[in-house]
Amino acid sequence: MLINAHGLSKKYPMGESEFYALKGVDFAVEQGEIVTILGPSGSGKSTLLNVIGGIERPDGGQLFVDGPEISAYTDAQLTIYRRDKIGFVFQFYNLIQSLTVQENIEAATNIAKSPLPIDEVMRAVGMYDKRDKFPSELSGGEQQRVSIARAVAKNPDLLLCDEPTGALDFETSKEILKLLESINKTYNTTILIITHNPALQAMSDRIIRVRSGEIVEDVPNPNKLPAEKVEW
Ligand SMILES: Nc1ncnc2c1ncn2[C@@H]1O[C@H](COP(=O)(O)OP(=O)(O)OP(=O)(O)O)[C@@H](O)[C@H]1O
Repeated sequence: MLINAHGLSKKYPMGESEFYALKGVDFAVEQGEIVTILGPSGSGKSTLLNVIGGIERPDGGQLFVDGPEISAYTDAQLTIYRRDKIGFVFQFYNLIQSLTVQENIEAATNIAKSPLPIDEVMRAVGMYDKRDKFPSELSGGEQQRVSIARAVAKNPDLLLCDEPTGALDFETSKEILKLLESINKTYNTTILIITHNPALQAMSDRIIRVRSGEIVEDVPNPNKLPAEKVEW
């Protein structure tokens, strides 16, 4: 079991009172799974991803990742955890505009514990020929490829994707989904994808549905399709 969560909660201050963005969720994710987390806006998807990724701290419950209890980590331990174990992919890429493709990826691998060879990863995402370009010279789909390369080159156990196709058209989205699928196969990377797009569940091993800070459904997908066949 890679992720094991028991009664995870997260609250934010709201005026005089508190608002629970996560209300004691339980779930587990196996090594190598692709898991899609679906739910309406404000349901707690990003909060859940941020807690798993060590960006936010839960206020209650326990979170175990690859053995240790992350929810008991100090800030310094969480920083090392994020650096060594987690790759993040965001909707709007978050690349450093003044760095080339290769330099953006190097910025992540320079501080990683056991990075993958940069050339291999740039080839894997189809960006080797454009390694000297700057983000402003790339399409949205290409920028997302670089952001995936940056996350994967660290050789993370867990790739956390927050609406990775949210800013892309259908064809480009499909290319990105195929790329995530091939990363999952090549490196056995566990991938969690949060999305509004129900089409992504077709290529997942497991689907988790979140509503008002609670998990309302957590089911395997016995009819998993290759990303190529995903339609929406
Ligand atoms: N830093 C914060 N301070 C206060 N409230 C917050 C904070 N972050 C999130 N929230 C609230 O927690 C709830 C869950 O937010 P979250 O971003 O996790 O939802 P989401 O499902 O990812 O939404 P979306 O699909 O719109 O991104 C929302 O009501 C949001 O306003």
